[in-house]
Amino acid sequence: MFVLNKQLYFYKQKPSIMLPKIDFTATSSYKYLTDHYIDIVSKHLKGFFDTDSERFEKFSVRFEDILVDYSKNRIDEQTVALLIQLAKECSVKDAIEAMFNGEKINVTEGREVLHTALRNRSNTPVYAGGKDVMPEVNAVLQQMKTFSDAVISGEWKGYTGKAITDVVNIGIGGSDLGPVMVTEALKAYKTHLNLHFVSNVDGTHIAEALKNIDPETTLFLIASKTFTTQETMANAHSARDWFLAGGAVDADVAKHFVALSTNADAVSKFGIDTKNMFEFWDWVGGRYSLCSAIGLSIALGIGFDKFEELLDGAHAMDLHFRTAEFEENIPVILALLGIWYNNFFESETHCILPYDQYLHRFAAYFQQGDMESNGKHVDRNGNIVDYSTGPIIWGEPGTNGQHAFYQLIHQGTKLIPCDFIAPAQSHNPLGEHHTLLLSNFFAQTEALMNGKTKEEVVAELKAQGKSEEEIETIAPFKVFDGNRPTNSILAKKITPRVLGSLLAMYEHKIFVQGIIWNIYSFDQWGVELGKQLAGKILPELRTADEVKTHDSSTNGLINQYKNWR
Ligand SMILES: O=P(O)(O)OC[C@H]1O[C@@](O)(CO)[C@@H](O)[C@@H]1O
Repeated sequence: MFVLNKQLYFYKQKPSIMLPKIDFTATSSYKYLTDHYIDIVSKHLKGFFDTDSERFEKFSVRFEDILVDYSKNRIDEQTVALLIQLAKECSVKDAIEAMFNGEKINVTEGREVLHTALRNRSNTPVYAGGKDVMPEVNAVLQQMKTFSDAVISGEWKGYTGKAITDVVNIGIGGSDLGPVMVTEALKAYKTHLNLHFVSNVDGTHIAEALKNIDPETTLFLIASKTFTTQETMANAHSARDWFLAGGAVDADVAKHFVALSTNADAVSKFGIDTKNMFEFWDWVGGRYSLCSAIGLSIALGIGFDKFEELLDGAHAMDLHFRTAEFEENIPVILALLGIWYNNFFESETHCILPYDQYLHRFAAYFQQGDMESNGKHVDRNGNIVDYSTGPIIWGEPGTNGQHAFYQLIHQGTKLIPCDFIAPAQSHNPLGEHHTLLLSNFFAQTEALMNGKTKEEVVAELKAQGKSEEEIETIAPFKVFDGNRPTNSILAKKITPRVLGSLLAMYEHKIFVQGIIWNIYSFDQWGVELGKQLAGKILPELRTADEVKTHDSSTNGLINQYKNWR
């Protein structure tokens, strides 16, 4: 270890063949950060600003039409330097290259992780298994363009010769959340097509979707990477039954059902002609798949040109992530700040608060993206970790959250790092609504930082004419300790390009955190047990017999259900 220009430097550790397997808690940086935390935790955010008029400039980064202000974090320049050294000691740079270069870093599934290839607008070769994947990526994009153009223009006809008016995407998890989030976020760019999304196996979901649409003018997208997911297959069969019950015959299915999947055999077995299949590949994780064929509903919903702008924005962020020095690297900085709170301040959650009603599904999307990636407790050596990993992701649009849970964020006992996101320009510049919205956006992070001292509270109450006794009684409840960290992400406008960059920004933040936590971020074994047990219980529910095969609770619940149904 040596110091150069006040920067701590470490000799680069040789990475493993695929990914470094470094225990970040054993690094020098971690030890320095542990000591540094003692210093920082006793300081108030207000003090950082009072003593440094350049703080905003020092701790903000601009990327195209996006400004990321991370100055309202409980950090100083040494914090950032040590966090960046931590990233370097954990060979984050090697890990980034391993991902972009198609190494099989999804080790437990033996797969590459190449969602970046889906939006590789530079079209430079990307190798998976020794083969350049770009030709097939581009072929599917062309197929998506041709098809979406035909459906939007009315050239594609249903079985009675009518143009398509409604599109129903049937999928769940990564085959639903991304398309929903994007088509909602970019509703200002919508085509004439009415989009519907069905995901839950609860019959209500598909029943409600089918209520107001016409089988003659409806197109179903069966979106499933595996094409085996129980919910999606049940909904797909119900959709096909509904379609055929409306007077269509099997031969008409081809005009109204297409598949978005990696599994051609299962698609064919379902009865969809594989020429109506939009392929993607095993090296695309479900929760990272909206830039793949899974994004067909997006292309139909906003037009293929706008879908391409989304890809362009994601690619621009990919290039930034791959090339920017960590000091200026937005995903790396956001990842390191998250680790600072998660592993040193012991925060448990992370809040995403978009001040944009169109982004109302943005937090939900990253609940899967983050929690299914980093909700792991076994490290890449197969050992149970002794430190905290992925945070609980939650959030709702502002200003609604202010009237629901901000009480806890402001005055609760938990430290909740928050990302505030807002566009400078609204797609609906109605009166002064956007000005009102943005006044709240700016005020909330300022309030969370500054709080309100007892002196300020007392002065206010006195000015209201409260008695000494009243002031003594109520003042403690009106004090805000502040010092609650936030990031402010201000975009010029939520365009397809900006949204593409934002989604890639969070994807790469999640990646960096997984590398530092030394976990595998691209498998999801934790979703298997529930599915297995549901598979065992399902046949038990199909009989009237009393069930005795489980614990008393599960038996009791099942038998009461049988009694009541
Ligand atoms: O796209 P598919 O194969 O139907 O999987 C749907 C979702 O199910 C999972 O829970 C995996 O089983 C998510 O990872 C995935 O996005």
